[in-house]
Amino acid sequence: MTKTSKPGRPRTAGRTATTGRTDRAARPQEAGAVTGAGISRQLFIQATQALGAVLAFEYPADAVLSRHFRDNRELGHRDRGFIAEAVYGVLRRLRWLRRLAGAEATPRMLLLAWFARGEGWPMRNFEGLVSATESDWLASVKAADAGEMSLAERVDLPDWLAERLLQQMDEAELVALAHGLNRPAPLDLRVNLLKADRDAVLAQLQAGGVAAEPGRLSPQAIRLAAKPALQKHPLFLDGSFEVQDEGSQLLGLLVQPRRGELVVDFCAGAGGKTLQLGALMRSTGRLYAFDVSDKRLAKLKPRMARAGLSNVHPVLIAHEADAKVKRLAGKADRVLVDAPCTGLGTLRRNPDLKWRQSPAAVEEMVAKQGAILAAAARLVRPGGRLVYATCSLLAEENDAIVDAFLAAHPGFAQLSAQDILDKQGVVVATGERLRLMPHVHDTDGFFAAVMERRAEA
Ligand SMILES: C[S@@+](CC[C@H](N)C(=O)[O-])C[C@H]1O[C@@H](n2cnc3c(N)ncnc32)[C@H](O)[C@@H]1O
Repeated sequence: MTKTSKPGRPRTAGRTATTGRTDRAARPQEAGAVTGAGISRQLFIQATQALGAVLAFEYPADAVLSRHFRDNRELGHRDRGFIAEAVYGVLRRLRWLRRLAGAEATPRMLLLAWFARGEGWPMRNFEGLVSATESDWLASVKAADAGEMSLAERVDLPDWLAERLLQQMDEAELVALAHGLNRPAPLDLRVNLLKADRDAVLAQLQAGGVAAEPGRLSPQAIRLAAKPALQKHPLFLDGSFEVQDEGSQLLGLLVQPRRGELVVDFCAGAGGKTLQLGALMRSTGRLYAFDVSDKRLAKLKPRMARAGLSNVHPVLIAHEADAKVKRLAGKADRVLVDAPCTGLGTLRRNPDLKWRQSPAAVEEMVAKQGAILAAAARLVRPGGRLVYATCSLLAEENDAIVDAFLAAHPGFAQLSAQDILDKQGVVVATGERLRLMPHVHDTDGFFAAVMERRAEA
């Protein structure tokens, strides 16, 4: 089981709006003498240390980086961006880099190999960074052929994961998927329709020099061309937008809550989807945000306030069978189960997950997902809607959970995700169940199934 406790969310180039990408033309000069690449030795050492800590795979990479930045406050915004990008780059291509740099390569060797081959730095960029011996070694890495690689090595996935995905898709699709997963994610915003409309937010962002365009799938989405720091942007502070992957926004549209309804976001976390549901309800009715993590729910509270939502009720539960849950049996118009999962659909943002997850962790997740879905289903009133969603790519966590649920609960029938989205003007070919993939939709990987409790059930 992977550890998920975090020292805090990082502000890394890999994840959030709050770190601007390193601007190559203006590389950091903030930590000592500058070398051929415009990188100081000291900064390179920092990146090596951060990578070494991340490669222990004891905690999520974002949490480790966050801690590293807290412990090294002298690092400027660009330095942090540089370190985060380098670490995420290595994590994405770890198997390939180990092929090139050797199975026993140290974090420093992996970083050097990443810059030489992944980023394509010419040798002059390493001047001042490496010794003469390292320089010879690097020249050999630059010329090296990775040799015969297995499919899993070529797509930079662990063997077990490549094998499972190959049971769901052919080799060509796996290669395309892995390619999509190995690219950094864009930064998407969701406009809070309670406060603003998309065109107005877009115009204001553009006027402020932020390159942005309307999202292609969600009518509430804006996609940014880069990753500017937005934490202090007036439109963020006044709740006009939140950061939310465009694919994730489609899940809220599948729930499709209406004014005045009683809605339950069963696994609300820090409220990414709660905020969207609350706005769709126009801040009316009652929206319960359940979660077992008080830390995550605590993060939801300031976000609710910023978004201007007064209909959200965060509720800490001990587990899915908590008495606080049971009180709502048969009462909810809509229930969303955004289930805890392996998160393998988010490898663009969390590339360490592929190395930290395991078959045993999947098994544990599957048991939890089935139990949560069954418990959440009890809250749905006759005629009400239940949405099961994950950001996993694995059939065990997706179709298998829903198939087993439907088989055991004849009182529920599946609704077509395609029809629900079509009726809201969302143009995406998805089928009965929503399946979003990075290489097809340029979103994180998401799965969702929509079910309705029969009126007589
Ligand atoms: C995928 S995350 C939710 C993300 C969130 N919906 C969002 O959009 O930001 C899954 C959440 O399920 C919570 N969780 C885990 N076990 C749970 C349980 N038994 N009942 C309710 N929530 C649970 C986790 O704490 C985690 O916050």
